[in-house]
Amino acid sequence: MRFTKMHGAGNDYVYVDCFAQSMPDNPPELARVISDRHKGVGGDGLILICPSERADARMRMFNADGSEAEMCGNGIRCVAKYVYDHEIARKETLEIETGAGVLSVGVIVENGLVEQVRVNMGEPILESARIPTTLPGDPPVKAPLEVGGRTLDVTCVSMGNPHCITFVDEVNDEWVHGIGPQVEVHPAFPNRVNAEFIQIVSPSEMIMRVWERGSGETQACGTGACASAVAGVLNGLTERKVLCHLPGGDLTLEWAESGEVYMTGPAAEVFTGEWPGV
Ligand SMILES: N[C@@H](CCC[C@H](N)C(=O)O)C(=O)O
Repeated sequence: MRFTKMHGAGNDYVYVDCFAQSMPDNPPELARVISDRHKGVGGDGLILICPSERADARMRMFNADGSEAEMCGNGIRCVAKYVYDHEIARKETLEIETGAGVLSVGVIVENGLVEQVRVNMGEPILESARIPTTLPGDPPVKAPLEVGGRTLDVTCVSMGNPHCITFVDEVNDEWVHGIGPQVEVHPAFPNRVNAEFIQIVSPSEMIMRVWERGSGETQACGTGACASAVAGVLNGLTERKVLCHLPGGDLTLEWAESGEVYMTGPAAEVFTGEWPGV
């Protein structure tokens, strides 16, 4: 099986072109073994680029533990780059089918190759109402979440996949590695959740680290950055357009007055290879 290693702001996946070859038999198992950074190719998971009846391509995304997620923001930018650069569809606005619907993706091309990608991520779904809350508001912006003997004030936003956002004074390992794994499996989230920790720098800038459902800490999470930008606005902390600094790079997010969230960021191809296991 041929594969391509790609990343978006350091969030790295193994991509398989299912236009050129058949689908792997068991994607969850393949995701587990191929993502292993010591015994596999290494990555945050596996992404299949498949034909679609409704769009230019369909993305299927599997975390490093084999679980399938509805959406991947950094992944969809890389899928768009692959589809354009490899001439599956040479269009500057691509339609990509995901578990969160068909999304419209604009590519920014330099010297014939996609460098940056702007994605219409659709409208966020505000989920805090699912957690018992004592705070007023409809829907509630913040909800208390008991984790490891302390109460976090969290804002929950879905971008097709679920995110639980906590604003902190300083983003550090204690939050990401100490609290993140406990938030991921908290009983309030029967399908588990991605846990974002956000430090506000200014109304137009924030720092984010994430503990991802099914993959642990990653260098960036596109859907998480979008959800956090929405949470920043809802909590009166940020403007509708914000620059998000992540360990692997920067993403620009804009929650437009129309209600849709736009994400702009890089996409890069790193190397290609042949996986003998399939
Ligand atoms: N890193 C991704 C999100 C990947 C899926 C996530 N771990 C989940 O299970 O929902 C992104 O860039 O959005």
